[in-house]
Amino acid sequence: MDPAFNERLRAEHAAAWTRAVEHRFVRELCSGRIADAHMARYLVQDHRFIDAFVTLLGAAIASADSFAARLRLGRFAGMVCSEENDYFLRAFEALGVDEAARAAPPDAAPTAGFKALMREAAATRSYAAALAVLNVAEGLYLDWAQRAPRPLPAGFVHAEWITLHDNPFFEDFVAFLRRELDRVGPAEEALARDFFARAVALELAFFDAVYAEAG
Ligand SMILES: Cc1ncc(CN)c(N)n1
Repeated sequence: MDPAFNERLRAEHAAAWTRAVEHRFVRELCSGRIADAHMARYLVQDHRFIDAFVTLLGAAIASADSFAARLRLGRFAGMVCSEENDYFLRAFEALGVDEAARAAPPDAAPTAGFKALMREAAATRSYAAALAVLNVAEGLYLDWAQRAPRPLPAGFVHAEWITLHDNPFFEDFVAFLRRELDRVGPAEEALARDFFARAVALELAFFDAVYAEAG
């Protein structure tokens, strides 16, 4: 157990982490001024991220070393597969993104990279590797969502994406992920550090890709 392990990893990547949580995408989302085309592009890619993310949660459930952790991860996976997935479907409808428009765009490079990283972390069968990626994916989202100015934007597409990442259940889950990484990460330090580093770079690239020229 090293109570500073996850904080140290975050500090090592503070520059990229901060650029991500202060990204143009986050600012425009939180003000409600993001163009529908940008929001739709993000959500189409992110729905594919969620598919691989559920795989990673499954791997974390399978590799966790306690029943208590498995229950916690399982409850969270339940939320992602129900409320969060429902949000995507409602948002696609509100933005006029039909099945064909969801299927047409290829994976952006950061989407493909993230899917590969999550598959790789799952294939290690290491709880520490899964936790390293989960700590970035959920910790970074909690961080930007908690900074969102109030009142939240009026439209549910914007407001709900923020509240899905800033609510007591989610905050509690991120605290659990941090404790778990502090507990099991130090024994597999190099592995955890590598997955953590690559995940932070991909989070930043994922937001950048919203504004990249199509082509
Ligand atoms: C790319 C990415 N990273 C993290 C999250 C938060 N689950 C997300 N929805 N998308």
